Amino acid sequence: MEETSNASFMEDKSAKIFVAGHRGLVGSAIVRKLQYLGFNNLLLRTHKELDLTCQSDVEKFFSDEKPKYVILSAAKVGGIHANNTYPAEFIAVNLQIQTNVIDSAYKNGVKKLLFLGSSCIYPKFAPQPITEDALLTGPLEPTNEWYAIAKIAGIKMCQAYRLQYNWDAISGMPTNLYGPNDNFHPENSHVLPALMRRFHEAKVSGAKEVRVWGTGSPLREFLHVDDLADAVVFLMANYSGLVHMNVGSGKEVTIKELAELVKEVVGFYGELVWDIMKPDGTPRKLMDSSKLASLGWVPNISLREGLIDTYKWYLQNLRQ
Ligand SMILES: NC(=O)C1=CN([C@@H]2O[C@H](COP(=O)(O)OP(=O)(O)OC[C@H]3O[C@@H](n4cnc5c(N)ncnc54)[C@H](OP(=O)(O)O)[C@@H]3O)[C@@H](O)[C@H]2O)C=CC1
Ligand SMILES: C[C@H]1O[C@H](OP(=O)(O)OP(=O)(O)OC[C@H]2O[C@@H](n3cnc4c(=O)[nH]c(N)nc43)[C@H](O)[C@@H]2O)[C@@H](O)[C@@H](O)C1=O
Repeated sequence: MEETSNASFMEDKSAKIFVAGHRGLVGSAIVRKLQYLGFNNLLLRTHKELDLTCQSDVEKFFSDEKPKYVILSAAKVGGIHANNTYPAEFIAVNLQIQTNVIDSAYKNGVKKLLFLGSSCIYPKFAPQPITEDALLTGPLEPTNEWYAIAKIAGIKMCQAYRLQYNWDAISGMPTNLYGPNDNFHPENSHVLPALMRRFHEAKVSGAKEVRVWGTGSPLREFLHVDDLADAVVFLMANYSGLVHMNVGSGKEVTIKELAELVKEVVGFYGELVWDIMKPDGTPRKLMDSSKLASLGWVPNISLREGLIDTYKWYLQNLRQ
C-alpha cells in the first residue's frame, strides 16, 4: 500500500485523480478547483485521446493508469432542443460512457468515484422543491426522458456497486449549470449560453429584436459551475452514502426573468419576441438541496454575479 492510500481526500494532494470530460463546462471547473487546492496528479484525456464509449479502450486505460479517484463529468450534454432531436445518442452514449467508466473504475481498484447526473432525473410534476426521494415516483419530462433514463441508470449503478461490492461510488445531481467553457451553440446549447450569445450578436449587429423560445413561464434554478465544482470536491471529501445528492442554488427564476437579466448584463436594448412553437419543457424543477446543506455545503455565487463573470469570459474567449 502506498503511504497516502488511507489519507483523506483533501490531504491526498498527490493522489491520481481522473477527471473525465475535463474540457467541458463542469470538468474544466473541477480541474480549476482541484489545481487551486493543490492537487498535483490529475489524469486527463481528451475525447480524441480516449473515447469513453469504447469499452476495450476504457478498460485498457484504467488497467494502465490505475487512478485512485474518478470524477465522471464526461457525457453527451445539451439543451432542450438537442435532447429532443437526438434521443438515441443521448441514451446510448451516456449509458456507454458511464457503464464503461464505473465498471472499469471498480475493477481496477479506484478508491472512490463520483458520478454526475442532472435534475431532469425527477418526474415532470414532482412536488417542489424536489427532494432526493422523488426519484422514480412519476413520469419524466418527454423532451429529455432518454437522457434522464441514462442518468437514472448511472445512479442505480453506483448504488448497486456499493450494495454488492461495498464500493465507494456516489452521485451528485446538479441543477441547470452555466459559466466559463459552456457550450454556446445557437441551437444545441442550454438556455443561458444560447441567450447570452444571441443578445451579444444582436447588440453587435444592431438588431431590434431577439427571439426567445417557449412562453417564458417555465421556472429554472441556476448554479454557477464554480459553485458546483466546490460541491463536487466537498462531496468527494465528506460524503460516502447510497443516496444521490441534490446540488442546487435554491433560487429559481422564470425564463422571462432570466432573459431580461441576460439582456441587461449583455447590454442589448431591443425587444424580446417569444417563439411559442418551441417547447417549454418541464414547468418547474427547483431542487431541495437541504441534505447537502446539512453536511455543511452552500453555494455562494449569485445569478447576477455569475452572469457578469460568464459574459466577461465569453467576450475574452468566444466573441464573434
Ligand atoms: N450543463 C448543465 O447545465 C448540466 C450538466 N450536468 C452534468 O454535468 C456533466 C458535465 O456536463 P457539461 O460539462 O455541461 O458538458 P460538456 O458538454 O460541457 O462537457 C462534456 C465533456 O465530456 C466529453 N465527452 C463527451 N463524450 C465523450 C466520449 N465519448 N469520450 C470522451 N469524452 C467525451 C466532452 O468532450 P468533447 O467536447 O470533446 O466531446 C466534454 O469535454 C454531465 O454529466 C452532465 O449531465 C448536470 C446538470 C446540468
Ligand atoms: C440541464 C437540463 O437541460 C435541459 O433541460 P431544460 O432545463 O429544459 O434546458 P434548456 O436550458 O435547454 O431550456 C430551459 C428553458 O429555456 C427555454 N429557452 C428559451 N430560449 C432558449 C434558447 O435559445 N435555447 C434553449 N436551449 N432554451 C431556451 C426553453 O424553451 C426551456 O423552457 C435538458 O435537456 C436536461 O437534459 C437537463 O438536464
